[in-house]
This record gives sequence, structure tokens and C-alpha cells, in this order.
Amino acid sequence: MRTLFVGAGATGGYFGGRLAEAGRDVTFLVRPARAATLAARGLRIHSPAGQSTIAVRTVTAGEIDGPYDLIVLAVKSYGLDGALRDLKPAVGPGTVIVPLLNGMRHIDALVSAFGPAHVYGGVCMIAGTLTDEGDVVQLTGLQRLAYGPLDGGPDPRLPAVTEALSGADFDSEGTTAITRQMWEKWLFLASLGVVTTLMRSPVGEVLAAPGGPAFTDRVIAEAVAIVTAAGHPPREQALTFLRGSITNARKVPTTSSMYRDMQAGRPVEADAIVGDLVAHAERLGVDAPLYAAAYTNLSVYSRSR
Ligand SMILES: NC(=O)C1=CN([C@@H]2O[C@H](COP(=O)(O)OP(=O)(O)OC[C@H]3O[C@@H](n4cnc5c(N)ncnc54)[C@H](OP(=O)(O)O)[C@@H]3O)[C@@H](O)[C@H]2O)C=CC1
Ligand SMILES: CC(C)(CO)C(=O)C(=O)O
Repeated sequence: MRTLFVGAGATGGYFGGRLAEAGRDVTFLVRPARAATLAARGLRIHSPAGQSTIAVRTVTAGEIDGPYDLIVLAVKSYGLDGALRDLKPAVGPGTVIVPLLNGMRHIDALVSAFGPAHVYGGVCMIAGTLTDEGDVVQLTGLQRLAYGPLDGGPDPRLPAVTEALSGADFDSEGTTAITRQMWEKWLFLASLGVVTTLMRSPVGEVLAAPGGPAFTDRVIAEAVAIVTAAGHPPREQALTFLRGSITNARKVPTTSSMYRDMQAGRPVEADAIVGDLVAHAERLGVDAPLYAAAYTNLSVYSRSR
């Protein structure tokens, strides 16, 4: 499958890079500065398993040479509108788009831009960041992709999409339950995001502080109440994974991409990850004071940076 990764940052660079390394037909749609960096340095991935330098094919917006079979969208929420404009020439009648963004509201933007037949759901599990030089850093061993039709299928394109996104050095799952996985991922990531950005610390530091464990429990309880009221109660296994990750954070440095971005003075995805949950809480009459405070805190940061 001819595959276009839109964005070669922490997530796109990691998963697209690993697929390119495994010999898959991968091209990256990037902006000119990123294209220059990738041409000069290659795509460098630093991971707990070692370092790779991968020669990758790139195109910029004006250079897209016709439709791709598969597009993996890996931009931040604040880059979504521009990316949707730029990738338009890559969407043909049979193109499937798999977004990796956190949250849910990008799905509406994709469906309204390209129609429901083109849009899958997607989840990625990785703790990644970019160095000042533009190298991808995988911070922990977490590396998993899941994707599939939003309506649960069956969809005859899923086996080919699964084949195109498998066989590289990460776990990959084509699923007919992607919507549930996306809500569970949102619950997971928002909880880590609220704990770390409100307290400006990795989860382990919060747990070690007076009141930290109770605060963390209340953040999780608020998120569970919101997503449950929204009609997406998490499965017990998702809660076990979240609680296990919190417990593990006493030993393994655990943060969130929003926290890492905040520490680096970069923009944060406040509206898509926290603001949208606060909007659900208000609409559904769920009391979520910690999420409201976290959203105000992130908005103050965004306005003052
Ligand atoms: N980082 C993480 O650990 C995780 C992140 N996520 C989610 O994945 C999504 C992507 O995050 P992440 O990869 O970390 O973000 P990054 O900021 O690392 O990468 C995003 C990339 O998108 C590029 N980009 C933006 N607009 C365009 C465009 N119009 N055309 C081409 N490229 C474009 C940017 O390029 P440029 O250099 O030109 O600005 C940038 O390199 C987010 O929603 C995030 O929440 C999910 C799981 C883990
Ligand atoms: C999985 C997790 C929490 C990894 O950092 C993430 O999705 C994020 O930080 O954006």
C-alpha cells in the first residue's frame, strides 16, 4: 500500500520511520524546514533499544503526486486545519485516513473534510518527543498502534491496512473496536495530562507529595465520570492499565506529551485534550472541578507563552 505519513514528529516519525525501516512504501508529507532536516540528517530515532538513522522519502504540500492508499495523520491538534488543507491532493476515491491524534474531536473535522468513508479511527501508544535537532526520542518501551473503521465494520479494506501498518518493530492491531479504544486512550492520556500539567511534575513526584495519591485518584474519577456519562464507560482492563501505569510511575519516570511540551515552552493541545472533556462535563452535568482547573491552567499557559 502506498502510505503517506502526514507529520514526521514524535509519533509520525517513530511509527512511519519504523515502517520505512522495515521496507514498507512510506512517504512523509512534511513542511519545508522539516524536509531540509530529514534530508541533511536522515530520520534519527533514539530508543531504549538503540539508535537508528533511516533514509526517508519526503514530499511537501505542493509536491503530492496523486492519491495514496493510506494516510496516517500525525500532527498536533493545533496543526490539524493546515494539515487537512495540505493533504487534500493525496486523498483519492479509495484512500483510508488513520489519525493518531489524542482526543476525539479531530474525527468530526476529518469526516466533514473528506466524508465518513475515508476516515478510520486510530490510537497510538508511545511516549515520544523531538530533540532540538529534530531527532525522534522514544522515552519508554511503549510502542503500539491500533486502527479500524469507526462504525465497527466489517470493512473489506482493514486487512490491507493492517498489513501495511504491521511487520515493523512495534505492536500493530487492526480492530473493529477502535472507537472504544480511542475513548479509553483519551481517558488515560487526559488523566496523565491533568496530573502532570496541573502539578508541573512527572506523576511519580506528584505521588510522593502530601495529598498526591488522593489528588491523582480524584483526577481519574472525574475522567471516568465524564466518559461514562458521554456513553463510553471504560472497560475494567483499561482502568487496570491506567492504575498500573500510575503505580509504575513511582519507579519509572512517567509524564505526558502535554507536560513535555509545556516544559519545553511549546504549544499544548489544551482544547482538544482537556477543554473538550470539560465541554462534555458541562453539557452532561458532570461535576469536574479538577478538569476545569487544569483547562484554565493550560489556557493561561497558552496565552502567556
Ligand atoms: N508524543 C507523544 O508521546 C504522543 C503523542 N500523541 C498524539 O499524537 C499527535 C501528534 O503528536 P506528536 O507526534 O507528539 O507531535 P509533534 O509535534 O512531535 O509532531 C507533529 C509534526 O506535525 C508536523 N506538521 C504540522 N503541520 C503539518 C503540515 N501541515 N504538514 C506536514 N507536517 C505538519 C510538524 O512539523 P513542523 O516541523 O513543520 O512543525 C511536527 O513535526 C498529537 O495529537 C499527540 O497528542 C499520542 C501519543 C503519544
Ligand atoms: C501514551 C501517552 C500518555 C504517552 O506519553 C500519550 O499519549 C501522550 O503523552 O500523549
